[in-house]
Amino acid sequence: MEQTSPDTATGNPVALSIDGIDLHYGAAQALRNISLEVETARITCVLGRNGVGKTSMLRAIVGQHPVSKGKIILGGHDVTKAPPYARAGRGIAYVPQGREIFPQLTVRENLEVGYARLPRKQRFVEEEIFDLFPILKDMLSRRGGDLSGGQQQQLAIGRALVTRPNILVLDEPTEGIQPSIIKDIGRAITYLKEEKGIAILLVEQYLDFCRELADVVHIMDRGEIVHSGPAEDLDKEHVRNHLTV
Ligand SMILES: Nc1ncnc2c1ncn2[C@@H]1O[C@H](COP(=O)(O)OP(=O)(O)OP(=O)(O)O)[C@@H](O)[C@H]1O
Repeated sequence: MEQTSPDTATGNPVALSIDGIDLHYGAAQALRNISLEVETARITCVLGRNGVGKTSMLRAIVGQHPVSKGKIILGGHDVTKAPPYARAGRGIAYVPQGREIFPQLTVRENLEVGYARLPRKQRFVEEEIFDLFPILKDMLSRRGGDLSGGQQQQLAIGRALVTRPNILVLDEPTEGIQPSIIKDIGRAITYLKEEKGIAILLVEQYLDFCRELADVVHIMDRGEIVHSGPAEDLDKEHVRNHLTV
């Protein structure tokens, strides 16, 4: 069903909105009435401790787990019941936690996995991806499993970008990664927002990374959003208290 995507206070169109979603694993409820909007050319960050439901929310957004209530709207289309490939077809790309690189495939082959939904003419890796992550070009013939964690993270982001997304969803891209590569990833995310106008949804536990990059932050606790506001809110003690155990 076609829906209008209202412009927001910033004037940027809404690329993705989730409205009142619940998600269950059997009888256990993992998400409770989650609503948020992700705008074009903005970075929206969801922060929260281990196990509060961040990955479950992303799995609901990309179609890997059904919701029990609420709506998911992508680019004005209701995709709540659509399968993952149909959502990818509407321009969403997912960089999962743990990266999910194919260890036996080469870097080139891992990137080519992103070709699946592209028309034949677009089946090439844009040079811009190698400009963002030059290491990928140097290692094209190496096996994915031989890369370091940080290199694999760059490969996972590169593979998502091969699909030419307009919404990029990243699940804890800094997890277990050395500081110099975290900086490269932060620069790449900012470039994608500023130069490509991509809507970014970033899930993190790493507060400083989020504060540096985000325009908007949401904090999750026990399956619910307990705070939403501008990134500057993270300087306020009562907001940060949501993140301490
Ligand atoms: N496949 C599953 N089956 C049953 N329960 C699950 C499943 N996946 C997650 N859960 C539970 O749902 C809750 C939310 O987990 P989720 O992975 O979404 O949290 P998270 O905030 O992403 O945590 P982390 O930072 O550790 O990835 C947790 O209590 C978790 O144990």
